[in-house]
Amino acid sequence: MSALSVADLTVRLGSTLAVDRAAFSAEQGELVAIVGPNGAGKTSLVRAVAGLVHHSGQCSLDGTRLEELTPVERARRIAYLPQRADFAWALPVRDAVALGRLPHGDPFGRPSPDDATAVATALDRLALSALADRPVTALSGGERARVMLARVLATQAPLILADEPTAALDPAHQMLVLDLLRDEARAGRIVLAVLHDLALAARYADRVLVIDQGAIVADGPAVAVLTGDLIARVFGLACLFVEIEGRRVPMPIGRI
Ligand SMILES: Nc1ncnc2c1ncn2[C@@H]1O[C@H](COP(=O)(O)OP(=O)(O)OP(=O)(O)O)[C@@H](O)[C@H]1O
Repeated sequence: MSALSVADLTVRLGSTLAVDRAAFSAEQGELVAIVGPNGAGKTSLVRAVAGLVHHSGQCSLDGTRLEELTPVERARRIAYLPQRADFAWALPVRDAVALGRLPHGDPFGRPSPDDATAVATALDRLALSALADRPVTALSGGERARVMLARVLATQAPLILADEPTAALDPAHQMLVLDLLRDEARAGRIVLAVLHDLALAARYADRVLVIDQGAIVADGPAVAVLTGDLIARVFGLACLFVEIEGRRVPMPIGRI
């Protein structure tokens, strides 16, 4: 069973303590939402696990220290979706998604049948097949965000780190993407997703981590974590709760 274990993770950015001794674990099959106010340290935490920012502490996947892997080994194990969906080159959508396959083969070689299948499947799952030949620079912001996520899915890595995967998307595509991420978890991956929408976190996540001022202040099932008290204390929001598909879902109704 694959498992991510994070211990004593600390990130300093200049004079800011962005993440303060974070510790948590996640298991194969879990979709874990990371929530917290702006500046709380969510991106820093995810980037540290991805090995993209200097940190102290340990991150291990299946007992292997991620810090000790080569960049290619790490890229095979971790698929990272950054917060911003920017492409510098006018690559066709299909080729942009195929970048997710780079860790699996010779970057200058021909794509293998597995590569072609992974790319076609990812395009289809993100409803991008009709746009496959379009340059990524000629897409809307939400379409580009879906291309970035298709690239992540094409990687077929056991750990997916998605920083605000729904930020640029309309409500239907937000649900499509969370359905996909939950399916990825159910297929045996570990998925960590930074989300701002507490209702989506409550509906989709198996577990919710709450970060406030660099520290993990709550970790558990959404129903136990996303209480009216916690949301008031951490986010300064009053909520109504509605039940959807058996889950207690917070609906923010105003600032406190
Ligand atoms: N390059 C940097 N240099 C110094 N401080 C930084 C840098 N990047 C981020 N910070 C600070 O680190 C803290 C954590 O930032 P981070 O981006 O991890 O927060 P976040 O929870 O992802 O926020 P948001 O919801 O706004 O994306 C913030 O106080 C931020 O101002």
